[in-house]
Parts: sequence; structure tokens; C-alpha cells
Amino acid sequence: MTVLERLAATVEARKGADPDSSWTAKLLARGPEKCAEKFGEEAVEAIIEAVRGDRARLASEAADVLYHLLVMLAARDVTLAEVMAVLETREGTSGIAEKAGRG
Ligand SMILES: N=c1c2ncn([C@@H]3O[C@H](COP(=O)(O)OP(=O)(O)OP(=O)(O)O)[C@@H](O)[C@H]3O)c2ncn1[C@@H]1O[C@H](COP(=O)(O)O)[C@@H](O)[C@H]1O
Repeated sequence: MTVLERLAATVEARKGADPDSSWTAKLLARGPEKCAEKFGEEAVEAIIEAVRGDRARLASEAADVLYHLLVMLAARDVTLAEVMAVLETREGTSGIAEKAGRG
């Protein structure tokens, strides 16, 4: 199991946990809209570091983005496995070919 899969399992397990002892449970208790907003904030923080070019800070912000992505997905009952399955269907298809083939 990868660290991302373990984190997804932890996030899933936090559904219904005590918001006073779990940041994940606190976020989930505030609803999917708040989880989405939080994901957006973390994404913006990662964008800022990408523009600045600080590799270590970008890696750290990217970790925040991945964690908050998992929380946002969990809030809408979308599993990491579902996302990975979508990525798998795209394997081997160039983004350029995919765009050209759109109706
Ligand atoms: N990976 C994370 C993780 N990444 C970030 N965070 C929290 O997300 C919160 C982000 O909140 P804020 O935006 O307020 O913090 P910030 O980005 O520093 O904000 P600024 O003050 O800079 O604006 C912080 O409290 C971080 O600790 C995380 N909280 C939990 N996890 C993982 O989730 C697991 C379960 O955590 P709990 O649900 O808290 O038990 C943990 O063991 C970790 O593996």
C-alpha cells in the first residue's frame, strides 16, 4: 500500500470521528463545500510556491494539496480507487491526441 492509499484509508476512517481530536473529522463535519474551499486555498498556496520556485516549500504545499484533495473526495464519497481507475483508463493516451479527438 502506498502512503497515499494509507492516507486515503485514514481520511475515510475519520468520517464520524470526534472533530475535537481529528482535523480531518473537523473538516468533514463542516461539509463538502467547506472541504472544497479548503482544497482551493491549499492549491493556491502551492501555486504561489511553484511561481516562487522554492522546491522544498512547493513539495510541502503539494503534500497539503494531496491531503485536502483526499478530504474533499471523501466528503463526496469518491474513493481514491475511483480516481486511480480514471487515470488508468487514460494511460497511453496523449493529452494532445485526446484534445484533438474531442467533438
Ligand atoms: N496530511 C495531513 C495534513 N496536512 C495538513 N494538515 C492540517 O491541515 C491544516 C491546515 O489548516 P490551515 O490552513 O489553518 O493551516 P495552514 O495552511 O498552516 O494555514 P495558514 O495559517 O498558513 O493560513 C493544519 O492543521 C494541518 O495540520 C493535515 N492534517 C492531517 N494529515 C494527515 O491526516 C491524518 C489524520 O489526521 P487527524 O484527522 O487530524 O487525526 C494525519 O495522521 C496525517 O497523516
